[in-house]
Amino acid sequence: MGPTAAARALAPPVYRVEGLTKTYGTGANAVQALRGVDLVAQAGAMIVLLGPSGSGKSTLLNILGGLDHATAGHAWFHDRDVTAFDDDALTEYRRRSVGFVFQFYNLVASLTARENIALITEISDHPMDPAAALALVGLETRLDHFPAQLSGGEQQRVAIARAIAKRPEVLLCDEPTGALDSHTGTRVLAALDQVNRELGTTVFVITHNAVIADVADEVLLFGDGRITGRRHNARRAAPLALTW
Ligand SMILES: Nc1ncnc2c1ncn2[C@@H]1O[C@H](COP(=O)(O)OP(=O)(O)OP(=O)(O)O)[C@@H](O)[C@H]1O
Repeated sequence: MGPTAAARALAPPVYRVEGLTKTYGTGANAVQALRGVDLVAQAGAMIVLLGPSGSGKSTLLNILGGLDHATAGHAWFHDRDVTAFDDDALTEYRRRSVGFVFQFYNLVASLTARENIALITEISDHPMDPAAALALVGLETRLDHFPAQLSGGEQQRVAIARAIAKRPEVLLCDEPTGALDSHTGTRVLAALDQVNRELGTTVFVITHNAVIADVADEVLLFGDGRITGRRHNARRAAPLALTW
Protein backbone atom coordinates (compact mmCIF):
# COMPACT_ATOMS: atom_id res chain seq x y z
CA MET A 1 0.00 0.00 0.00
CA GLY A 2 1.09 3.60 -0.60
CA PRO A 3 1.59 6.07 2.25
CA THR A 4 -1.43 7.42 4.13
CA ALA A 5 -2.43 11.07 3.80
CA ALA A 6 -0.92 11.78 7.21
CA ALA A 7 2.38 10.15 6.27
CA ARG A 8 2.43 12.09 3.01
CA ALA A 9 1.96 15.39 4.82
CA LEU A 10 5.08 14.65 6.87
CA ALA A 11 7.11 13.43 3.91
CA PRO A 12 9.60 15.85 2.37
CA PRO A 13 8.42 17.29 -0.93
CA VAL A 14 9.40 15.52 -4.11
CA TYR A 15 9.31 18.81 -6.08
CA ARG A 16 9.69 22.41 -5.02
CA VAL A 17 9.11 24.90 -7.84
CA GLU A 18 9.89 28.61 -7.53
CA GLY A 19 9.29 31.38 -10.04
CA LEU A 20 9.24 29.02 -12.99
CA THR A 21 9.08 30.96 -16.25
CA LYS A 22 9.08 29.81 -19.85
CA THR A 23 9.16 32.00 -22.93
CA TYR A 24 9.07 30.42 -26.37
CA GLY A 25 10.58 32.48 -29.20
CA THR A 26 11.86 36.05 -29.05
CA GLY A 27 10.81 39.61 -29.83
CA ALA A 28 7.41 40.06 -31.43
CA ASN A 29 6.99 36.26 -31.66
CA ALA A 30 7.63 35.59 -27.97
CA VAL A 31 5.01 33.47 -26.18
CA GLN A 32 5.01 33.50 -22.37
CA ALA A 33 3.94 29.95 -21.58
CA LEU A 34 4.75 30.17 -17.84
CA ARG A 35 4.81 33.46 -15.94
CA GLY A 36 6.15 32.48 -12.53
CA VAL A 37 4.84 29.20 -11.15
CA ASP A 38 5.41 28.20 -7.51
CA LEU A 39 4.40 24.86 -6.07
CA VAL A 40 5.32 22.16 -3.61
CA ALA A 41 4.47 18.54 -4.44
CA GLN A 42 4.45 16.11 -1.51
CA ALA A 43 5.84 12.68 -2.18
CA GLY A 44 3.04 10.25 -2.98
CA ALA A 45 0.49 12.92 -3.88
CA MET A 46 -1.96 12.78 -6.76
CA ILE A 47 -1.98 16.26 -8.32
CA VAL A 48 -4.32 17.35 -11.08
CA LEU A 49 -3.74 20.27 -13.43
CA LEU A 50 -6.85 21.91 -14.85
CA GLY A 51 -7.16 24.95 -17.10
CA PRO A 52 -7.91 26.20 -20.58
CA SER A 53 -5.94 25.31 -23.66
CA GLY A 54 -2.65 27.20 -23.81
CA SER A 55 -2.53 28.01 -20.09
CA GLY A 56 0.84 26.31 -19.57
CA LYS A 57 -0.03 22.91 -18.11
CA SER A 58 1.98 20.85 -20.60
CA THR A 59 4.88 23.26 -20.42
CA LEU A 60 5.09 22.78 -16.66
CA LEU A 61 5.02 18.97 -16.93
CA ASN A 62 7.63 19.03 -19.69
CA ILE A 63 10.00 21.08 -17.56
CA LEU A 64 9.39 18.95 -14.44
CA GLY A 65 10.06 15.84 -16.53
CA GLY A 66 13.27 17.18 -18.05
CA LEU A 67 11.83 17.27 -21.58
CA ASP A 68 12.10 21.06 -21.91
CA HIS A 69 14.21 23.85 -20.38
CA ALA A 70 12.93 26.69 -18.22
CA THR A 71 13.71 30.30 -19.12
CA ALA A 72 14.01 31.30 -15.44
CA GLY A 73 13.19 29.97 -11.99
CA HIS A 74 13.89 26.66 -10.31
CA ALA A 75 12.39 23.18 -10.00
CA TRP A 76 14.04 21.08 -7.31
CA PHE A 77 13.59 17.34 -7.42
CA HIS A 78 14.47 16.57 -3.79
CA ASP A 79 17.66 18.62 -3.38
CA ARG A 80 18.66 18.75 -7.07
CA ASP A 81 17.63 21.61 -9.35
CA VAL A 82 16.33 20.06 -12.58
CA THR A 83 16.63 23.45 -14.34
CA ALA A 84 20.41 23.31 -13.82
CA PHE A 85 20.90 19.76 -15.17
CA ASP A 86 23.11 19.25 -18.22
CA ASP A 87 21.96 16.88 -20.97
CA ASP A 88 23.55 13.80 -19.38
CA ALA A 89 21.96 14.54 -16.00
CA LEU A 90 18.58 15.10 -17.68
CA THR A 91 18.80 11.78 -19.52
CA GLU A 92 19.71 9.94 -16.32
CA TYR A 93 16.95 11.69 -14.37
CA ARG A 94 14.30 10.88 -17.00
CA ARG A 95 15.44 7.28 -17.21
CA ARG A 96 15.52 6.59 -13.47
CA SER A 97 12.99 8.82 -11.86
CA VAL A 98 10.24 9.81 -14.28
CA GLY A 99 7.50 7.89 -16.07
CA PHE A 100 5.55 9.59 -18.85
CA VAL A 101 2.06 8.93 -20.17
CA PHE A 102 0.79 10.92 -23.15
CA GLN A 103 -2.47 11.18 -25.05
CA PHE A 104 -1.23 8.71 -27.67
CA TYR A 105 -0.08 5.36 -26.39
CA ASN A 106 2.92 4.72 -28.68
CA LEU A 107 2.85 0.96 -28.16
CA VAL A 108 4.85 -1.22 -30.54
CA ALA A 109 2.21 -2.86 -32.76
CA SER A 110 4.18 -6.08 -33.34
CA LEU A 111 4.69 -6.77 -29.61
CA THR A 112 2.18 -8.05 -27.04
CA ALA A 113 1.24 -6.04 -23.96
CA ARG A 114 3.74 -8.02 -21.90
CA GLU A 115 6.50 -7.58 -24.50
CA ASN A 116 5.87 -3.83 -24.77
CA ILE A 117 6.56 -3.58 -21.05
CA ALA A 118 9.52 -5.95 -21.14
CA LEU A 119 11.21 -3.52 -23.56
CA ILE A 120 11.47 -1.10 -20.66
CA THR A 121 12.04 -3.50 -17.78
CA GLU A 122 15.01 -5.08 -19.55
CA ILE A 123 16.92 -1.79 -19.25
CA SER A 124 15.79 -0.89 -15.69
CA ASP A 125 17.60 -1.48 -12.39
CA HIS A 126 14.76 -2.77 -10.18
CA PRO A 127 11.82 -3.30 -12.52
CA MET A 128 8.45 -4.80 -11.73
CA ASP A 129 7.47 -8.04 -13.38
CA PRO A 130 5.55 -6.99 -16.55
CA ALA A 131 2.64 -9.25 -15.52
CA ALA A 132 2.45 -7.54 -12.11
CA ALA A 133 2.48 -4.10 -13.74
CA LEU A 134 -0.37 -5.15 -16.04
CA ALA A 135 -2.32 -6.64 -13.13
CA LEU A 136 -2.07 -3.33 -11.28
CA VAL A 137 -4.01 -1.63 -14.09
CA GLY A 138 -6.55 -4.46 -14.38
CA LEU A 139 -5.11 -6.15 -17.48
CA GLU A 140 -4.00 -9.51 -16.08
CA THR A 141 -6.10 -11.27 -18.70
CA ARG A 142 -4.58 -9.31 -21.60
CA LEU A 143 -0.89 -10.15 -21.22
CA ASP A 144 -0.51 -11.74 -24.64
CA HIS A 145 -2.78 -9.47 -26.63
CA PHE A 146 -1.37 -7.20 -29.32
CA PRO A 147 -2.26 -3.49 -29.27
CA ALA A 148 -4.69 -3.92 -32.21
CA GLN A 149 -6.60 -6.48 -30.11
CA LEU A 150 -7.09 -3.98 -27.27
CA SER A 151 -9.50 -1.06 -26.90
CA GLY A 152 -8.16 2.50 -26.67
CA GLY A 153 -8.60 2.54 -22.90
CA GLU A 154 -6.85 -0.82 -22.53
CA GLN A 155 -3.97 0.39 -24.69
CA GLN A 156 -3.62 3.44 -22.49
CA ARG A 157 -3.55 1.20 -19.41
CA VAL A 158 -0.74 -0.82 -21.05
CA ALA A 159 1.07 2.50 -21.56
CA ILE A 160 0.59 3.28 -17.85
CA ALA A 161 1.88 -0.18 -16.88
CA ARG A 162 4.90 0.41 -19.14
CA ALA A 163 5.56 3.80 -17.52
CA ILE A 164 5.45 2.47 -13.95
CA ALA A 165 7.22 -0.87 -14.51
CA LYS A 166 10.62 0.76 -13.98
CA ARG A 167 9.30 2.05 -10.61
CA PRO A 168 9.73 5.78 -11.26
CA GLU A 169 9.27 8.13 -8.33
CA VAL A 170 7.00 10.37 -10.38
CA LEU A 171 4.50 9.74 -13.14
CA LEU A 172 3.70 12.69 -15.43
CA CYS A 173 0.52 12.25 -17.47
CA ASP A 174 -0.35 14.77 -20.19
CA GLU A 175 -3.99 14.32 -21.23
CA PRO A 176 -3.97 10.52 -20.89
CA THR A 177 -7.74 10.58 -21.36
CA GLY A 178 -7.71 13.02 -24.28
CA ALA A 179 -8.50 10.44 -26.96
CA LEU A 180 -11.06 8.51 -24.89
CA ASP A 181 -14.77 8.87 -24.14
CA SER A 182 -15.49 9.90 -20.58
CA HIS A 183 -16.40 6.43 -19.26
CA THR A 184 -13.24 4.86 -20.71
CA GLY A 185 -11.25 7.87 -19.50
CA THR A 186 -12.55 7.27 -15.98
CA ARG A 187 -11.18 3.72 -16.10
CA VAL A 188 -7.79 5.08 -17.11
CA LEU A 189 -7.91 7.54 -14.21
CA ALA A 190 -8.81 4.63 -11.91
CA ALA A 191 -5.63 2.90 -13.08
CA LEU A 192 -3.60 5.99 -12.18
CA ASP A 193 -5.37 6.18 -8.81
CA GLN A 194 -4.53 2.52 -8.19
CA VAL A 195 -0.85 3.06 -9.09
CA ASN A 196 -0.67 6.07 -6.80
CA ARG A 197 -2.26 4.24 -3.87
CA GLU A 198 -0.45 0.92 -4.28
CA LEU A 199 3.05 2.07 -5.25
CA GLY A 200 3.10 5.53 -3.65
CA THR A 201 4.16 7.06 -6.96
CA THR A 202 3.71 10.85 -7.10
CA VAL A 203 1.30 11.42 -9.99
CA PHE A 204 0.65 14.61 -11.97
CA VAL A 205 -2.20 14.42 -14.43
CA ILE A 206 -3.63 16.86 -16.95
CA THR A 207 -7.18 15.87 -17.83
CA HIS A 208 -10.53 17.40 -18.61
CA ASN A 209 -12.36 14.41 -17.11
CA ALA A 210 -14.50 15.77 -14.25
CA VAL A 211 -14.21 12.77 -11.89
CA ILE A 212 -10.55 13.47 -11.30
CA ALA A 213 -11.13 16.47 -9.06
CA ASP A 214 -12.47 14.23 -6.27
CA VAL A 215 -9.77 11.60 -6.60
CA ALA A 216 -6.87 14.05 -6.38
CA ASP A 217 -5.07 15.24 -3.26
CA GLU A 218 -4.58 18.59 -4.91
CA VAL A 219 -6.12 20.41 -7.88
CA LEU A 220 -4.10 23.22 -9.49
CA LEU A 221 -6.03 25.61 -11.71
CA PHE A 222 -4.04 27.21 -14.52
CA GLY A 223 -4.73 30.44 -16.36
CA ASP A 224 -2.45 32.34 -18.69
CA GLY A 225 0.82 30.78 -17.52
CA ARG A 226 0.04 31.03 -13.81
CA ILE A 227 -1.54 28.93 -11.09
CA THR A 228 -4.74 30.88 -10.43
CA GLY A 229 -6.28 28.58 -7.85
CA ARG A 230 -5.52 25.55 -5.69
CA ARG A 231 -7.83 23.12 -3.99
CA HIS A 232 -6.58 20.67 -1.43
CA ASN A 233 -8.73 17.61 -0.70
CA ALA A 234 -7.93 16.94 2.94
CA ARG A 235 -10.04 13.80 2.80
CA ARG A 236 -9.45 12.32 -0.57
CA ALA A 237 -12.32 10.29 -2.01
CA ALA A 238 -12.26 6.52 -1.77
CA PRO A 239 -10.57 4.72 -4.66
CA LEU A 240 -12.49 4.80 -7.92
CA ALA A 241 -14.35 1.51 -7.59
CA LEU A 242 -14.61 -0.15 -10.92
CA THR A 243 -15.09 -3.31 -12.75
CA TRP A 244 -12.49 -2.93 -15.47
N1 LIG B 1 7.37 24.67 -28.72
C1 LIG B 1 6.63 25.79 -28.63
N2 LIG B 1 6.91 26.89 -29.34
C2 LIG B 1 6.19 28.02 -29.23
N3 LIG B 1 5.13 28.15 -28.40
C3 LIG B 1 4.79 27.09 -27.66
C4 LIG B 1 5.51 25.86 -27.73
N4 LIG B 1 4.93 24.97 -26.86
C5 LIG B 1 3.90 25.63 -26.30
N5 LIG B 1 3.81 26.89 -26.77
C6 LIG B 1 2.82 27.92 -26.35
O1 LIG B 1 2.91 28.06 -24.95
C7 LIG B 1 1.60 28.26 -24.39
C8 LIG B 1 1.34 27.20 -23.31
O2 LIG B 1 1.19 25.92 -23.97
P1 LIG B 1 0.93 24.56 -23.18
O3 LIG B 1 0.98 23.47 -24.20
O4 LIG B 1 1.81 24.48 -22.02
O5 LIG B 1 -0.59 24.79 -22.69
P2 LIG B 1 -1.62 23.72 -22.11
O6 LIG B 1 -2.28 24.40 -20.96
O7 LIG B 1 -0.96 22.43 -21.87
O8 LIG B 1 -2.65 23.60 -23.33
P3 LIG B 1 -3.49 22.33 -23.88
O9 LIG B 1 -4.55 22.04 -22.84
O10 LIG B 1 -4.09 22.85 -25.17
O11 LIG B 1 -2.53 21.22 -24.11
C9 LIG B 1 0.64 28.23 -25.55
O12 LIG B 1 0.36 29.57 -25.93
C10 LIG B 1 1.40 27.50 -26.63
O13 LIG B 1 0.98 27.92 -27.92
